[in-house]
Amino acid sequence: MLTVEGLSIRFGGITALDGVGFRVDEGGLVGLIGPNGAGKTTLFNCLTRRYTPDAGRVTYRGDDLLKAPPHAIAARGIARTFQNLGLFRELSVLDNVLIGAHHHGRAGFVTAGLRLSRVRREERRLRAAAEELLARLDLADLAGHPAAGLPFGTLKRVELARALAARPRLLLLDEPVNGLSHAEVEAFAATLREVRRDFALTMVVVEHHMGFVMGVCDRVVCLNFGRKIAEGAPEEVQHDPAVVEAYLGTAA
Ligand SMILES: Nc1ncnc2c1ncn2[C@@H]1O[C@H](COP(=O)(O)OP(=O)(O)OP(=O)(O)O)[C@@H](O)[C@H]1O
Repeated sequence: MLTVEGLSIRFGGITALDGVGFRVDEGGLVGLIGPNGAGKTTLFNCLTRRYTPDAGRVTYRGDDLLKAPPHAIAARGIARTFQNLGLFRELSVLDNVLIGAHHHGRAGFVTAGLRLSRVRREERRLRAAAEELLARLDLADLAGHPAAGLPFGTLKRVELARALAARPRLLLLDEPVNGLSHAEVEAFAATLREVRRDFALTMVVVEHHMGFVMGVCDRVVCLNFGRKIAEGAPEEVQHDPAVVEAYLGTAA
């Protein structure tokens, strides 16, 4: 279970998060919604230790995450995707996915430097796992293609594959369907349901696309100006007057 309690962070005069708390049960899928600037990405950045909050507590499976150094987050079974894609454009699709898997490599620098047979075996194991993941996400034909030049919808799937290569238990997705066509959103939702089931994932998904949020999430948390303004079942939150007002206020 992921538990977030009283999370607060300020940047100069801006309060990006103000006492935010919620829980994600093991195997649960929580949608994090809210207008632009509500604090959603900042929350992810606190969970993955990119930012250190001014106050609050984050525990995952009983572990105090705020005490973990940023580089130890992946080893705790947590992976994320990025709104603007965390891919290396010049590298192939397969190499991007292998980078996502690298923390699983057990060989240290010295043995890696000596190219011992164990290292080569491990490389083969990681490569086979990455290729299997690409096949699952319909990306096998593109394994050798550089990320640069691929359509945006495909890159979003590569980004998902890169995060899954770390074999996370907790997956944080930042706007995974932003910029996708209607058909691509449907396909991504179907893929996400499958990988959620097959990899027994717990997930938090930041997304503005309401149809997607309603279709894949069990629960929804809505932030506005760094505060939690609603939490509950998707339809409940969608029709919550405070949520409607927060979104209308943005559109006006
Ligand atoms: N490193 C930073 N330095 C200064 N201000 C920041 C920093 N990171 C976030 N902020 C501010 O914190 C607030 C919350 O931003 P955040 O990106 O978390 O919102 P968001 O809900 O993810 O928005 P969007 O939907 O547009 O991605 C914004 O006012 C933003 O400008």
